[in-house]
Amino acid sequence: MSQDNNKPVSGDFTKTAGWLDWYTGPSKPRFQVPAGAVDAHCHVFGPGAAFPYAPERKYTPCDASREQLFALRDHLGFDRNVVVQATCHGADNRALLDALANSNGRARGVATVRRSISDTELQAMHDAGVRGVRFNFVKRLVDFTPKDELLEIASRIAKWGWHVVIYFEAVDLPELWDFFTALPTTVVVDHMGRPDTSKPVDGPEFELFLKFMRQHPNVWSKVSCPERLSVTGPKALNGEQNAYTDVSPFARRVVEEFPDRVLWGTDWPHPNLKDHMPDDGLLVDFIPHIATTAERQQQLLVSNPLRLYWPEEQKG
Ligand SMILES: O=C(O)c1cc(C(=O)O)oc(=O)c1
Repeated sequence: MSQDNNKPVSGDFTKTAGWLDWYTGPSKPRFQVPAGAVDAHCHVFGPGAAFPYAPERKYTPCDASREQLFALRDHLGFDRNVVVQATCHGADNRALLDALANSNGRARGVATVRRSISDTELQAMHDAGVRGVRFNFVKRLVDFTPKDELLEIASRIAKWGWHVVIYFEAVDLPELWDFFTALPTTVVVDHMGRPDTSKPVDGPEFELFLKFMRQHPNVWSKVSCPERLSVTGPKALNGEQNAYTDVSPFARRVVEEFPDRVLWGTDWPHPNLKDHMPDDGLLVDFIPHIATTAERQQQLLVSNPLRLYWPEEQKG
């Protein structure tokens, strides 16, 4: 990747104090992803000068443009992206839609919408490549949205065949269970529902998450974000090939039990990390530790995301 057009800048905005910029010059992964692999969780931020950050945002990032995202895609060997609306853009999906429009069909999206959105706008988003909406329950990221509003949105988007992406912390799953299980669409959980990886993988908290997936065949999970969930490290930095070993058992467990309902994404540009910024090349080297056979890797990186985001390409 060229370092020149790859420098994080902050545009017209002042970044949140202590903000860590994404890593320039990521290494080439040793793990070669299969042909047609999809990075199924990544974001674009602005650029703020073209696509201003939302007034209601809880953080102000450095810019992370679509060009920079697509350069990373190519560098890591991925074929496509699923761009997920970041909370710093609220329900203003312009940066996301701009990325989809300029991806040559190689990106699809997950948007954030409010109940006031019209069917015409939803149709336009569908035509642009949006295939889901994101509901966020992480309190440091968003203000509360009433559940009846979210349910109304979920039932409206179902007719386009879209799904709902949910982001929550493991401790909040019991309270959110009834709402999640009432959703009428496919439901995709971000980052395995953020398990506390200092707790045992076979303990009650993660068992509840597995039960959620086991009892509800419409629930999928992204086995992403080891850099967020790791307590012990080591970190994906300085050539480390065995990063985030404490997270691997959690992710591997989900991949092994639900191989046809898992997705993987870089989470680039890694908003709100406080401790370190991973080398995305080394993050890709995490994949064979959690999807341990070629068949599992093919499902995780190719066939599952295609089924959800490019279903028209599925044969038969
Ligand atoms: O944990 C986070 O801070 C985080 C934030 C966002 C977002 O702001 O959209 O997205 C993510 O996937 C993760």
